[in-house]
Amino acid sequence: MKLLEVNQVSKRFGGLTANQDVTFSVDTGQVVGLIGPNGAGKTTMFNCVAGFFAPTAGSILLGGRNIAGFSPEACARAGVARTFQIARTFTSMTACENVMTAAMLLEHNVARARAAAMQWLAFARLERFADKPAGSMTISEQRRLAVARALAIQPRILLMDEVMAGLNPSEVREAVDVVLRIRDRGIACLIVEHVLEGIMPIADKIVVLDRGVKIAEGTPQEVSSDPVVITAYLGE
Ligand SMILES: Nc1ncnc2c1ncn2[C@@H]1O[C@H](COP(=O)(O)OP(=O)(O)OP(=O)(O)O)[C@@H](O)[C@H]1O
Repeated sequence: MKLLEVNQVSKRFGGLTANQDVTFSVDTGQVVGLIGPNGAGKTTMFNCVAGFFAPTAGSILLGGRNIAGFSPEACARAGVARTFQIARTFTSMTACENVMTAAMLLEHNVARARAAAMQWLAFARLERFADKPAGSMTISEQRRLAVARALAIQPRILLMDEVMAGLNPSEVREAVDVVLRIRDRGIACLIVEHVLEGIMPIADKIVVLDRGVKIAEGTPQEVSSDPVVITAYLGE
């Protein structure tokens, strides 16, 4: 069943077209990778889906309801959660408090919000940091903390922006493991990723953007052997 439908979405900044007539969909519980060279328009598309930008044209349906132009808060309440390229954790707050900031969107009782936050910390294998400041955690751990915080709003889809960038191979494996367990819970994942060896083995589908336009869509095998995609990556 289609959960997210991006239809003919364009986003212009003055004379610059960051996204042009982009169409793709994400099914319930699917892992979809959004890839493309630098400046392809991946983050702009994320920002449109998560309510940080209103698209210049097109519609974005979540469960059949058009959320294009919604505020980030309204998108979050509709079921869209996101993480950022740089994990924006609150470094002086504890890991548990970080997740509670999101849990309290749904649960106003502090004790119950704390209990929910602890469950998401455990899910991200970060319980040991519950009472430690987020600033004391490694980059990899802070990225997982940002994922735990995003999950605490109980989204239908999680948008992850480069969760694997700069990680060592064992940290990439941990990040992949978290994505697979999110999918096992029936939550869809739309992932912008430069680390192709991280995303290719786990994605059900890959959407490729180049210079704002969708140039390919298909299984990881299909897109990685597509001459148009190879040319875009090699810059020929
Ligand atoms: N707020 C903005 N105002 C003006 N131009 C912008 C804005 N955000 C992005 N752009 C431009 O839109 C284009 C697409 O940028 P975007 O960040 O979406 O690409 P990307 O595929 O995420 O790139 P990268 O892989 O380098 O993060 C770029 O030319 C960028 O300079």
